[in-house]
Amino acid sequence: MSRIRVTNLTKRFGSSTIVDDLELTIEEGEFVVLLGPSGCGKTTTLRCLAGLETPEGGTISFADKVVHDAERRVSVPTHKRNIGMIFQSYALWPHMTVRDNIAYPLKVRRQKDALRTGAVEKAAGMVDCEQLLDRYPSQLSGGQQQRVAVARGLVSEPDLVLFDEPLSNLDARLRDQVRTQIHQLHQRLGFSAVFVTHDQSEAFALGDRLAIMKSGRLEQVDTPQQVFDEPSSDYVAQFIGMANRLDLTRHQDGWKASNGDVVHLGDRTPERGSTDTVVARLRRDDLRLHRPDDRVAPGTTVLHGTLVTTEFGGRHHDVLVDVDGQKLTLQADTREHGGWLPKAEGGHPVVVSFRSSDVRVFDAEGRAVRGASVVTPIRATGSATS
Ligand SMILES: Nc1ncnc2c1ncn2[C@@H]1O[C@H](COP(=O)(O)OP(=O)(O)OP(=O)(O)O)[C@@H](O)[C@H]1O
Repeated sequence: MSRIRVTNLTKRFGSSTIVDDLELTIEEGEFVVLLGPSGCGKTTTLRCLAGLETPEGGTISFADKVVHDAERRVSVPTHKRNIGMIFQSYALWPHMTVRDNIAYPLKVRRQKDALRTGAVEKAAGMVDCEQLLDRYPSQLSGGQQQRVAVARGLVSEPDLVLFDEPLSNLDARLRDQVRTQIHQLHQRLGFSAVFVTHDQSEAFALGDRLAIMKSGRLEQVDTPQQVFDEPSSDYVAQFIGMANRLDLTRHQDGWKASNGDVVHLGDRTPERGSTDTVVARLRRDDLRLHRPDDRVAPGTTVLHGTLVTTEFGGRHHDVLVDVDGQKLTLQADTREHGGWLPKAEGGHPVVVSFRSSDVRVFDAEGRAVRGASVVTPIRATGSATS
């Protein structure tokens, strides 16, 4: 295992720059999740690390060994990089048994000792597949195939394990199972990893650090808790589930939504003279629903709107509220609202409240605002604790 360092990585396809001057360090044993929407360049970045793409610019080094340097025309081929790869499509060899699939990386690297001393059986055991060793991939379920692929990715104790959306083809239950298994294996074995996904819950669950990608660049690199608490931009906030957006304007008597309701921004209130319009973001579970005559705790913001739709979800109702054209989504507790909410029709007047401590505020350029400061801690290198 070793520290992986990526500097100024640039990859173009034709005239399009897909990975744009990217900087990232993966500490020894660190699990970094590359998170971003479809097409932002996650897989291309992973393929550059693997040596499956040739970047036009930048360097990649594994510990002291430079495996790619565009300027010096150094490019170590994939099979000499000591990486493990686990793909969305499993990519098992269909004509080989599970045993031969798992053994494949050891054979390619001529690791005869590992083959002799039971590394294949040990890797299969780590993912509960010992009893499947003589089967072919077509005789396995999707979850079993992916577990075999994980065993194959780890068997040679690689410097870096690359995961390209490995859970996407699995149904919800299996996805959770395999995710937990990957998490436990990482805790036990301590391999360095880059895991590509567009699923924020996977990213939060697995990552030591998250690297959030936008158009080939890293927008924020931080621990899951820090990304959750302090998204550095409106783009990140939206991507990690702050689905509710309110456009606010500065007035003499405070920041107001377009319907004239005053919104309390607490210690995120922008300084005088800094900006006159901001975007406030909130999660669904930051918002509470009330009827117009309900009492609301002092100090909370109240927004007057109308009901658009409600959908029964068991313990809660999914509710969509219109506040002067801006749609807010929230979950209303069935035990609190089950009496009146299912009978209320679209257009019914309602009130939504939230605490100022839950609001995140972004300026016109989308940068996080926290009182006097604009927060732009894009920490692309170094460990979470450094
Ligand atoms: N070999 C290629 N030739 C030309 N364009 C490519 C090639 N590979 C990828 N691209 C383009 O690069 C962009 C980024 O693709 P990439 O697969 O890296 O995105 P991604 O973030 O992993 O997306 P997804 O989550 O959908 O897999 C896309 O617009 C894609 O069409």
